[in-house]
Amino acid sequence: MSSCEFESLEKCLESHLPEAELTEVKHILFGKETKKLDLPSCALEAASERDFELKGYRFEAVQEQLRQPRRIRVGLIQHRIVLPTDAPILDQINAMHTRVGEIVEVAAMCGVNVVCFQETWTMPFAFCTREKEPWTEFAESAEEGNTTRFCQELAKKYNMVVVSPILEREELHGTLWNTAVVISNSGNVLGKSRKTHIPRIGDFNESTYYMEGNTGHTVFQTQFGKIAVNICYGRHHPLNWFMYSMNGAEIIFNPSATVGALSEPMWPIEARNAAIANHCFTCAINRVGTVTHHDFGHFYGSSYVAAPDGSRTPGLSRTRDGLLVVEMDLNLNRQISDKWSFKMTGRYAEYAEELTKAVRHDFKPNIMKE
Ligand SMILES: NC(=O)NCCC(=O)O
Repeated sequence: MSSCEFESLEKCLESHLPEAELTEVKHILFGKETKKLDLPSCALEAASERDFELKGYRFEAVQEQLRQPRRIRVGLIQHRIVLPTDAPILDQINAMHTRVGEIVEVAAMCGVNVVCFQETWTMPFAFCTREKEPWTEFAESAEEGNTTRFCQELAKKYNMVVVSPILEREELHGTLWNTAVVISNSGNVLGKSRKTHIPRIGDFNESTYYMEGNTGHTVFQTQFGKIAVNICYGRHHPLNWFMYSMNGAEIIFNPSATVGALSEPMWPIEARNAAIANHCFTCAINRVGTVTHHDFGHFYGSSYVAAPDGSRTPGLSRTRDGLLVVEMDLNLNRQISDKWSFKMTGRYAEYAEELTKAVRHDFKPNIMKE
């Protein structure tokens, strides 16, 4: 069996392990069990008709005396490209809108409040080719582009916050960026968050296409909680997650595009560790499919959500389009912070002082020698 035919770790364990061992293995691998969500039958039927995987899980928190639960639902969407990469650009974008639109409709049936799509969701992952044309034509204005207009309609129609990661073209200076547009459930553009770190690994030749983000570590206050977006390669940088958390993020989305041979062993760890270290929820989303115009590898999906107590949902499929619906009580963040106190015990002033010295060209490492 080739790597791109392997459906998921969870399915493999379920089909090969006896029940009792399976429970123990899952506990060790995934932490406290996430309960399955009862999803409406109309949603399950629609997902099956539209040929995508639909999974739902719930993270619980203790009922407090002074605060009401803050239960919300997030939706993570992973998908392959719809049309071949040599189809006309506008047809490719429109086909992707149609596909994601039909998945968002199901997210609405499941009561999703905040939905996030994968990195540069309207386009094939073309940066690996090194060709500029026609791929730069997929870039759009974050505020005025067709994709943002499309998402604004979805947001209003379904009363849903939409996080839409696109290739952004800023017309004024002709600059391209890798940007997540955050659209409020009112339909207004709340703002945008540009990818902080650009990969310099293998065929991820992204630095020739767009610039390092300049929007800092913005957090968006939505009706359903404070959210932030750490795009793809930023997940390898613990300080990047940390800065979103320092600005108050309760949920950090990580829309990604990454392939198996490169990053799969790291995938289940990085966003999960960020949830633990920062007392917040993290949502890791990866596309599926194989880019055929370039020998690049298989995008392995496996989108999942991690909670501050170290537990996580099972991943979506490695091969199929999918929607992961996750209910979370945001009160869990403070409950875990009170228990473990990582943020409270962090020696930030000390780190800041040492870091300020460490980034200087004349820095002398603090090493004792005999
Ligand atoms: N899109 C992107 O940044 N990919 C880089 C590879 C990775 O971070 O796994």
